[in-house]
Amino acid sequence: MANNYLIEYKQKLVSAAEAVKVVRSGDWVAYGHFAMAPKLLDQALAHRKDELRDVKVRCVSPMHMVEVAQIDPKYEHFIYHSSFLGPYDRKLGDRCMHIPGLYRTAAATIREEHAPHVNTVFLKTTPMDDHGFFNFGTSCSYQRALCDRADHIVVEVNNKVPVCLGGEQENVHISEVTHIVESDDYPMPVLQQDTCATDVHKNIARYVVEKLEDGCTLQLGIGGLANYIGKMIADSDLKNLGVHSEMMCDAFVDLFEKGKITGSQKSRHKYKMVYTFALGSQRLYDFLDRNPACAIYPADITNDPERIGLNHRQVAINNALMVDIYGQVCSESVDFRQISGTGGQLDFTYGAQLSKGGKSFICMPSTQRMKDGTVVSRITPFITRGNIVTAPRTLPMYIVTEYGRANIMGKSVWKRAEMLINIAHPDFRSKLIEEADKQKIWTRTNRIL
Ligand SMILES: CC(=O)SCCNC(=O)CCNC(=O)[C@H](O)C(C)(C)COP(=O)(O)OP(=O)(O)OC[C@H]1O[C@@H](n2cnc3c(N)ncnc32)[C@H](O)[C@@H]1OP(=O)(O)O
Ligand SMILES: CCCC(=O)O
Repeated sequence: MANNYLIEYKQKLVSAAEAVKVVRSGDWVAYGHFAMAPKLLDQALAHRKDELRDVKVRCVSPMHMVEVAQIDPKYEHFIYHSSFLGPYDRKLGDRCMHIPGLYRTAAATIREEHAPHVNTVFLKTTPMDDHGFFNFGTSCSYQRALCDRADHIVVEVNNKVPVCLGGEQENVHISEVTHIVESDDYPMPVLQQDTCATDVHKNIARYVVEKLEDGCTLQLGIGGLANYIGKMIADSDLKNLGVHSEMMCDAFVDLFEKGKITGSQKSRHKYKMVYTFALGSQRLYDFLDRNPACAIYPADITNDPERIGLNHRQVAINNALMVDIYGQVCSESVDFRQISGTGGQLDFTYGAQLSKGGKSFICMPSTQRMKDGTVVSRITPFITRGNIVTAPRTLPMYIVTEYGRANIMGKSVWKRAEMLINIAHPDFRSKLIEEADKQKIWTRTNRIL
């Protein structure tokens, strides 16, 4: 390591308590995303509660409970925001404010300051390399855009963070950093996922896998179901697959280890498994560490529909919470309750539409058991109160439940209603027909179910 970097390192090395002193009342602070949200800096900032007022913090699905969000229920000192809620954000209830947006455009909103100016970035990173770089680890995301605009960059280094080799913008250099904090190398957070081995999930996976072709390029969305479908693809006869995804999940490790991924048929980023963030098990993090088969890119590159569409046979597999009989897809909220965010669902669904031979799949079980035990249909007659449309009806191709697969693209409103009611749970079909009839989209040409 060059001696001058070591000298600079020692000069910038401080305790977490010292580092967070850069934050002033009224500031915006951005935390690293997903598994790269820093713990020590968050705790140290929370300790400054009584000195600070109106500090706004933004993050993306951290994999632990954020301290500043818990410590101040009246939002006098800190207001916490997440632009994609994960399991820990959801537990915060109304202590977590949502910032709606497309993942693809988040970097631009920051660079062009449509989003409020971020004063300080707190990032969890790898330790510094010989050339003075701190790697963003498993979240390239829009960390570089945040670093480019922020007044201060503080890194919390951790030896357990895998070095994720990238195509561009995956590092920050010591010359740009205000402070360095060394952590006690706490482990990478593991995503607890439903293993999804029910008949419902098996049937959904079967309806997807039977439409895939050799040489296709895969995107797998967030959620246990998409990961399970990926594992089913790994057990199939498909070959020569490629990866152009937003999320890198465990299923891709299975696919790679079973020899399914070559990337040789990709038109863009040939031979590389392209992604912008990874979340999963320690096995996934070990797989990614310095792996030249993988390339992490910022989200505005991975999620650009035009770029996605350059790959022939791009396949986008995502999950939904609810789909109405027109094909409007709600994947991020239920009754005014924000569950997650738009993320990349819209852009990958569109990107697959632009791709020659591309296919998109929106997958969900046909019903949901609510916390009070009632069972509701996820195929609904209309978008219910408070729900947010993640993908408009003009974009999806296949909607898949355990009862089948409906290709709604290019179909009329009555044909869509017929196809979607056909894959709803049988217990709800007659009610859906009644509702479709009231909306005048159930015609005498509709098939009797
Ligand atoms: C980060 C990215 O953008 S990756 C690229 C693709 N992006 C997307 O698809 C974004 C939108 N999609 C998503 O967020 C996810 O795929 C989801 C939410 C649709 C499914 O993800 P999963 O992890 O499988 O969701 P899961 O079934 O565990 O449910 C998540 C929560 O929603 C609740 N929920 C799910 N369905 C319903 C429903 N119909 N009614 C009420 N609550 C519901 C669950 O109870 C759970 O809440 P909890 O954490 O408080 O227990
Ligand atoms: C994962 C989505 C994050 C964002 O849009 O900011």
